[in-house]
Amino acid sequence: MSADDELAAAAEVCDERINLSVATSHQTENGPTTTFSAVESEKAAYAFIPQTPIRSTDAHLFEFSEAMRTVAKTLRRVVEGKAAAQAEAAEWKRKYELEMEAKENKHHDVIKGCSNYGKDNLEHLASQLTMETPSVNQTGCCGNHGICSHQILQDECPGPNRKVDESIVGRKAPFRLSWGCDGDKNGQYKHDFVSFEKGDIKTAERSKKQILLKWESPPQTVLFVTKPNSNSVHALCAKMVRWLKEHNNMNVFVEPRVSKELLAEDSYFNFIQTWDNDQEIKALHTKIDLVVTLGGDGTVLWAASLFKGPVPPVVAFSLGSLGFMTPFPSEQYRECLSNVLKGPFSITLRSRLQCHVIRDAAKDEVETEEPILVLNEVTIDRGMSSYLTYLECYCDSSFVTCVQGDGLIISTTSGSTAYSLAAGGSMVHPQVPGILFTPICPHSLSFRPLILPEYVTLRVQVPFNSRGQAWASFDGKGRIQLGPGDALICSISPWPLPTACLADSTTDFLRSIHDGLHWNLRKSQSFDGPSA
Ligand SMILES: NC(=O)c1ccc[n+]([C@@H]2O[C@H](COP(=O)([O-])OP(=O)(O)OC[C@H]3O[C@@H](n4cnc5c(N)ncnc54)[C@H](O)[C@@H]3O)[C@@H](O)[C@H]2O)c1
Ligand SMILES: Nc1ncnc2c1ncn2[C@@H]1O[C@H](COP(=O)(O)OP(=O)(O)OP(=O)(O)O)[C@@H](O)[C@H]1O
Repeated sequence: MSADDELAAAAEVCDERINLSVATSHQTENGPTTTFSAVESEKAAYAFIPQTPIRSTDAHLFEFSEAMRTVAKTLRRVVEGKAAAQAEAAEWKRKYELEMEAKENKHHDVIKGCSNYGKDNLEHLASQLTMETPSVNQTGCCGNHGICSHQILQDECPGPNRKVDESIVGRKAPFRLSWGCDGDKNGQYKHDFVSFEKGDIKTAERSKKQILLKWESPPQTVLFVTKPNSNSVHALCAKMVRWLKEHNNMNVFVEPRVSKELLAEDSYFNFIQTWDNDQEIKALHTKIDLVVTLGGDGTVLWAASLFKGPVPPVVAFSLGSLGFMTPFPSEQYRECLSNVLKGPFSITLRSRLQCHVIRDAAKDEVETEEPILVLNEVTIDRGMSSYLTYLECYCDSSFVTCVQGDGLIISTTSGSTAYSLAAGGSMVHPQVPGILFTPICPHSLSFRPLILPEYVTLRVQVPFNSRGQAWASFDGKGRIQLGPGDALICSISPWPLPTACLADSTTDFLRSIHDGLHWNLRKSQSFDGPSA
C-alpha cells in the first residue's frame, strides 16, 4: 500500500468515527448513551493515533495525527461538559430543596408560634449584639440579616415533637447568627449591596461586618477532638471534661480512642459518650452544640473532617507548634470556655471545598460519589513520579491553563496560609470569598497564582496524553491516584467550619500572621541618616 493509500484509509476510518460521535451526541444531548459513545470514540481516537501509518516524515501524516488528537480532545470536552453540568445541576437541585425546606420551616414557625424571636425581639437582640455602635438604626440591618440555627442546622423547632435522640443527650442548643455591624459616623448604617437608583450603579459604602453567635438557650453538649500521643493534651482534656461536668453539667462526647483512655484511667469518666460507627459520626452534628479541639492546626483539620455536612461552632485551643487556626490559650481554658458558653462571640465562617473525583471509567457515577470536604486545600501533584505533572484546568466551562510542573494547589482562604503560601500563593483573610489556584514549581516563567471567585466550579483533568499519573491529597491526607482521563471537580461547599474567635476574625488573623509566621518582621531603620 502506498503512503497515499494508507492516508486515505486512515482518513476514512477517522471520518467514520467522527460521524459516529457527532451523530450520537446530537441524538441524545443529555442521555447517558452520548457520554458512553463519546468516551468510546475518544478512546478509539487515541487508540488510533499509534496505528496511524506514519512511515515517513511526510508533513501531511503528521498533521493528520495532530488532527486526531484534536478530535479526541473535543470528544473529551463533550464528556466532561456533561459531567460538570450534572454536578452543577445536582448543586442547584440541592439549593432549591434547601430553600424549600427553609421556607417550610419558617412557615411552621409562624403557624405553631414556636419561634422565640419575633421581629421586635430580633431587633432588640441585634442592638445587644452590635458591640461597637449601639446607637445605630438597626431597622433592616441585623434584624433582617440574622441567621437562625433552626435554618442553618436543619434543627427541629424547640418543642415536644422534636426528633433528636434524647435518650443520650438533651436538645441541641439553638443559636442565632447576626452581623455585628458598624455604621458610619452619623449613625446611618449602609448596606453593602449594589444600588442602581436612577440608573446609576453604585457600590454602597462597606460596613464593618463581624458574625456574632448568640445562644438562644445554653449549650449542653460538647465534643472534644484531641491530638493523639500527647501527654499534655491528654491531661488537659481530662481536666476540661471534669470542669465542664462539675461546673456546667455538660454532656461530653470524645473520640473512641480518648474514651478508652479516660475510662482506663478513672471510672469517674463513666458519663462520657462516644460513637461506634460511621453512621453515628454522621449524626453527630445533630447532638453536638460545641466542638473543642486540643492540639494544633492538624487537629482542627481533623475535627472538620469528622463532619461531612453541617459543623457546630469550633473552639480551638492551642497545644501545637504553630497554631494558626487555634487562637484560644489552653492555660486560660476556664475563662475562655465560660465566655463561649455564655456568648455572644465572634465567629469566622471558614469555607470548605467539596471535591469530587470522576473516574474516566465511571463517568456516569458522578452523582453517587460522596464529595470529600477540605478545610485547607486539595493538592494534585506528581507523587512518586519523576515526570512533570501535566494537568488541564477549567473554570466553569472556560479553559484556564495547562499545569506543567510539580502540581497544583486548589485552596480555601483558610488554607492560604498553609501549603499554598509555601508555593508562593498570597495570604488571604479567611472571610474573603474566594478560591486560590496556586501552581507548585511550574516549569514556566509566567505562571502566577490566581484567586478566583467563590462561586466557580474548577475541574482539573489528567489528559490522556499525560506521561504519568497524578495524585490528589486532601488537607495533606488520603492520597488518591488519578490516571489519564480522570478528573477532579471542586467547588465551595455549603457547609463552612464556624470557628470561634478570641477577639474577632480580623484581629485573630493578623495576630496569627504576626506571631505564627513573623510576617514582615524587619529591624527598624535607624533614625540617623540622610534626610529627604
Ligand atoms: N510545603 C508545605 O508548606 C506543606 C507541605 C505539605 C502539607 N502542608 C500543609 O499541611 C497541612 C496539613 O496539616 P497537618 O497539621 O495535618 O500536617 P503537619 O503536621 O505536617 O503540619 C503542617 C504545618 O502546616 C501548618 N498548617 C496547617 N494548616 C494551616 C493553615 N490553615 N494555616 C497556617 N498553617 C497551617 C501546621 O500548623 C503545621 O505546622 C496541609 O493541609 C497542607 O496545607 C504544607
Ligand atoms: N483527633 C485526631 N485523630 C487522629 N489524628 C489526629 C487528630 N488530631 C490531630 N491528628 C493528626 O496529628 C498530627 C499533628 O496534629 P497537630 O497538627 O494538631 O499538632 P502539631 O503538629 O503539634 O501542631 P501544629 O499543626 O500547630 O504544628 C496531624 O497530622 C493531624 O492530622
